Amino acid sequence: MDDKQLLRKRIRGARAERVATRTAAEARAHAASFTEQLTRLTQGLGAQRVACFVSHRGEPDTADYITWALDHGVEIMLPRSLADNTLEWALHERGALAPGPFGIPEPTGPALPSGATATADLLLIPAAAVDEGGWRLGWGRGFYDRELAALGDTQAPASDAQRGRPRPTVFAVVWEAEVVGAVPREAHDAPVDGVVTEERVRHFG
Ligand SMILES: Nc1nc2c(c(=O)[nH]1)N(C=O)[C@@H](CNc1ccc(C(=O)N[C@@H](CCC(=O)O)C(=O)O)cc1)CN2
Ligand SMILES: Nc1ncnc2c1ncn2[C@@H]1O[C@H](COP(=O)(O)OP(=O)(O)OP(=O)(O)O)[C@@H](O)[C@H]1O
Repeated sequence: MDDKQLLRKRIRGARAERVATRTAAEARAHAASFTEQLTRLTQGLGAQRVACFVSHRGEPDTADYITWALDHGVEIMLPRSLADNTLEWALHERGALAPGPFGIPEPTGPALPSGATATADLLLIPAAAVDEGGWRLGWGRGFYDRELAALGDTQAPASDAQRGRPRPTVFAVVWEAEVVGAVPREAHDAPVDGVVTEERVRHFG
């Protein structure tokens, strides 16, 4: 196993342990903490359109945040995993979710045109770990590294959809224990602008 696989394994184990040992009240408190931090970030940025994810298996719980967003007129885009390890996106409508290829709930609505995340104000993305420099370790298929590479940078719009818009702000959502000193890094890894945990929102320089 390489360094990335070892760190993923450790984090997968810690998440499973948390799910197995916490009480229902603790799970509700964890969910409420993530909702509070995610809501604070969204309001702070004034984000009107957010690309998010539907949590599964020990991930930070985004369900109440997604409900809050719809209740407050914030559009939510959700991903569907494609066989070539890229994501397509659909606007979320309340209740319109069905399990995808990995058992993760996915939106059932029509796919948005490619490059859709460039039209979001904020991307909230899953991760296994994030380090103090903003480098992110994902779950090993490169879905989000490809997504962030397609977003490009502020200098050159990566797509027609992005032209004339600022690059969306990108935050990873992880447990506080998953913010580490340094994650193993490769050339294709894309950094994030910040990280949201159950305790706080950090913006990286
Ligand atoms: N809630 C949620 N939705 C998400 C993601 C996520 O991390 N969380 N994704 C984030 O990418 C995408 C799905 N990505 C996945 C990435 C890896 C594996 C997986 O089975 N990984 C293996 C190890 C790697 C491999 O098999 O090549 C494993 O964990 O055992 C599954 C889904 C899109 N939607
Ligand atoms: N921009 C990219 N274009 C093409 N292939 C890529 C790109 N980014 C990553 N990959 C490939 O995806 C695979 C997984 O990469 P890596 O282990 O860094 O994923 P990860 O960061 O854990 O996952 P994710 O990006 O989904 O969070 C590798 O084979 C890598 O070469």
